Amino acid sequence: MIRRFFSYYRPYKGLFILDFSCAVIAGLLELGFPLAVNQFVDKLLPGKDWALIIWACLALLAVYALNTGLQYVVTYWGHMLGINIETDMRKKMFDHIQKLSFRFFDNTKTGHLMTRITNDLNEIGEIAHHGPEDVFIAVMTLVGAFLLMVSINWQLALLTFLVIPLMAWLAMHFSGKMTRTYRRLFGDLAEFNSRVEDTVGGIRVVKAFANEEHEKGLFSVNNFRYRETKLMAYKIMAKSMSLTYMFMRFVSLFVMVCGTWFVIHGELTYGQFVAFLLLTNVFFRPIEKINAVIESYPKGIAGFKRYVEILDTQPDVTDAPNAIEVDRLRGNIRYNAVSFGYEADKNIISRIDLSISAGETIAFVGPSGAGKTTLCSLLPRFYDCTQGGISIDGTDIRHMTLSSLRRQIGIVQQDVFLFSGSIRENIAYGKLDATDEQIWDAARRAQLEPFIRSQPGGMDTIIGERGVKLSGGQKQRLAIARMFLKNPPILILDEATSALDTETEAAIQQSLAELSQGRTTLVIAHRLATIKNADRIIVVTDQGIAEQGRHQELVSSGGIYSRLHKAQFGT
Ligand SMILES: Nc1ncnc2c1ncn2[C@@H]1O[C@H](COP(=O)(O)OP(=O)(O)OP(=O)(O)O)[C@@H](O)[C@H]1O
Repeated sequence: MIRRFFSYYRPYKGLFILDFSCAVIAGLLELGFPLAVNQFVDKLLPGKDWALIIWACLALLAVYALNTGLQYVVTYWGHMLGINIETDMRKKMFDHIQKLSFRFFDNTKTGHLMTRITNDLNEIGEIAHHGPEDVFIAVMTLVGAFLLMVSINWQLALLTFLVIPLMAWLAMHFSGKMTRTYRRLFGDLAEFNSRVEDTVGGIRVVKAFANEEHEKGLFSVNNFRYRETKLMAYKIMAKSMSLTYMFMRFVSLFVMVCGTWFVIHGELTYGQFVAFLLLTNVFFRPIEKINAVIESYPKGIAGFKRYVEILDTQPDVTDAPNAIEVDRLRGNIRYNAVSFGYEADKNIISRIDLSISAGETIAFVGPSGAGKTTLCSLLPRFYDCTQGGISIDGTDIRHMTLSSLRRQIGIVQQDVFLFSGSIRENIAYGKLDATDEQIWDAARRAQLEPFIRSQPGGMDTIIGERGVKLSGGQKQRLAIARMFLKNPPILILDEATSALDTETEAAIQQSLAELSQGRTTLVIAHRLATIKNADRIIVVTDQGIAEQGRHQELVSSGGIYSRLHKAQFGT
């Protein structure tokens, strides 16, 4: 874990060396100050040589000025080092999340991921900056102060050193407890964020069911649990800090009493006594620093462990080592004895064989939950089949790179997802480098132009989170426009026109028919009226493919399709 943590310093070696050296020099200067006081009291004061005293003061002033500069570097550049590392970690995590497969997202709450990428890494920057530096300087200052104390009076020095084993015991005792508590705290915070995300995301459902009180109750439970864990962390911190304070003050008092005894018996000069007391403070300061590191360390390490958990999660759908980048495919699709299940021991699809010719329009119909959507989501490799394989134009899709495969396939989903932004940005998502003209053309073909022109902001109208300011039909048309722009050889239309009124639907059907020209199109539909003209209709049940043929053939065959047809049209 520690080696992994330090690997993030690699790109910032220069910054680290600068910050570290400045911090070490500043630490050494701090150490020298009590010695200067010792000389001042024992040598300069009795000599009463004002010129020398002024020179000494000027020298001290120069040292202070140097120290001020060093402090600036340590505070600014040192924190820059920490922030750079924190930023790199966030980037690495975000990049990794982009690589993870659908299965991961199926089982992970958005709020949990948000917490990991935001809150959990908050302390890392501080640890990255202060951790190694503070510990090194603290140890250096401790050893330096101890040696100087020994040079003044070894008996007193040994008494002061008594505090070290006590502190080490305290640190060990509390740091494990703190790490565990912070891990729990981050878990609670993730739950808490998920709750907020769920309630705010589903606020329309909450209000429609008038379930605000129920949501408040659930929120309070999470809120209270978070409070309890946080209080537990503070309790541990309070115990650790007060015990440290007590031990340090106790030893300090002891040193003062013993030091007075040594002065009275002539074994210590006044100057040495003052220097010793100052050194005691120098000696205690690093202990306080180490204590501070010990306090923030569990937070950082708990966050880092949760971060590493995500980085260690491997995507289950990846590019094969020798995967090829495919250019525009023609779209001959073949499902070859394909089986798949979301859970290991439960197949949703079993040994499906299916050939689709380039340019053909295939419609999947069948009872809800039979696996129509699942069958289609195996094509862009959202999931990999557990047995069998799928090929396009004779090449197994697992031998193509994921990005080049997915560029070939356009999907308009049942539940359209739009990004909060403008209409333009959402359409252009289909082709990030699209020109204005291409975007307008796509909008026109998706029958979206009149709506866009009627908006005061035109193409730049902001559509709200997930397109909340648009009607269901407008959202659907926007998603279709995106597809016109992407212009893939293979299309998957999952109830693409379900949210449109009859008139617009007819218009869009026309546009889709135009878009389908020369492309392989897989339509998942429940309303049979929309697929009458499909080249082939495939009836999927949980037993597999039950029937296939053209609309008229299936209606007259008296099978499942004809029953569905009767149920929908009554004839
Ligand atoms: N991500 C998932 N994780 C686990 N099970 C899933 C997942 N998605 C779907 N399922 C299950 O797989 C089965 C098939 O679902 P699928 O969405 O493919 O059916 P469908 O035929 O398209 O249904 P509908 O017509 O209602 O959309 C269902 O029993 C469903 O509960």
